[in-house]
Amino acid sequence: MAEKETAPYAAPTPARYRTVHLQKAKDEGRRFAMLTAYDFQMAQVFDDAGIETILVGDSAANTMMGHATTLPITLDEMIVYAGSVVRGTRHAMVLCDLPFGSYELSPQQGTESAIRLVKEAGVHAVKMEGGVRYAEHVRMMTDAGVPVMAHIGFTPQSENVLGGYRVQGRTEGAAEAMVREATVLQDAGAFAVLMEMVPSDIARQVDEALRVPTVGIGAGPTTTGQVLVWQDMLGLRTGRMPRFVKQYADLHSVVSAAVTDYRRDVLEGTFPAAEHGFES
Ligand SMILES: Nc1nc(=O)c2c([nH]1)NC[C@@H]1CN(c3ccc(C(=O)N[C@@H](CCC(=O)O)C(=O)O)cc3)CN21
Ligand SMILES: CC(C)C(=O)C(=O)O
Ligand SMILES: [Mg+2]
Repeated sequence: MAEKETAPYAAPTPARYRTVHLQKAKDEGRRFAMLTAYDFQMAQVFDDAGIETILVGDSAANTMMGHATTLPITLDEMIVYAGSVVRGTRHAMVLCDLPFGSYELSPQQGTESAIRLVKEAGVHAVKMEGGVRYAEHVRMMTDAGVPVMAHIGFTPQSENVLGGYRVQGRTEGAAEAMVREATVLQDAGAFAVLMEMVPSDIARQVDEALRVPTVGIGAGPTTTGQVLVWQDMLGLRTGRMPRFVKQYADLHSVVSAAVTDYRRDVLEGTFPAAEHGFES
């Protein structure tokens, strides 16, 4: 990466965001932004823009590989994406999803997978879907030296059990149950709790009850952090957007127009021009 003339962040911001800095944001009433990335170059762009945390999401199964769900992606595949992202960052904290099948059987299985992500890809933390049943996993990973972000609410790896892509926590007593669940995960050592598709008032109650920061996607405005899948927010997603997405750019149109121009130039013979060739 090219070195910059000026530091991208004013002192005393850290060289590399860590869990303590996200905790400090919560303690001081500040927010932070998280975006997915799956490759070296987008990670560079997001890191240079000051994004505090980059998530190598198992949404790579959808966005990078064209699968209908996140279920097929493997730990080996996640390690390839995660290593590329780590190499593209200097400041962001990089966390990586534990993919379906890499942790459910036992805390040992999960901790082995988490350690592979740290050792082989260099990630700084992992994210794991699931509630109270996974508290012991969180404890063992954290004790082993891998910070864990818990992921509750809608957990896409369980979509076959949850009955589709649905807002969670709409049943009687759901708020209290979600506060309890988040608290158990926090007390097991989770450095943050992500909530996906949770009613905003419930997410606010969880955030207020927790000491650690929360991250939201479709969980309203009061979580400490927010996360989006980059292809959604930059307009590369095909098909219907979830309600929680705000589209900040239309890259599909930008890229499509450029490659259409390129093809026309090639077919018409106006590219390459003299300046794109070499003298003998
Ligand atoms: N590109 C992409 N973006 C994501 O946000 C994302 C992924 N992939 N893959 C993994 C999970 C799956 N996610 C999703 C995907 C779709 C909906 C969705 O269709 N939501 C609808 C229905 C909500 C409801 O009716 O309750 C919505 O309108 O929000 C939600 C979460 C979030 N994650
Ligand atoms: C949508 C976010 C939270 C995620 O888990 C992913 O990108 O896989
Ligand atoms: Mg995920």
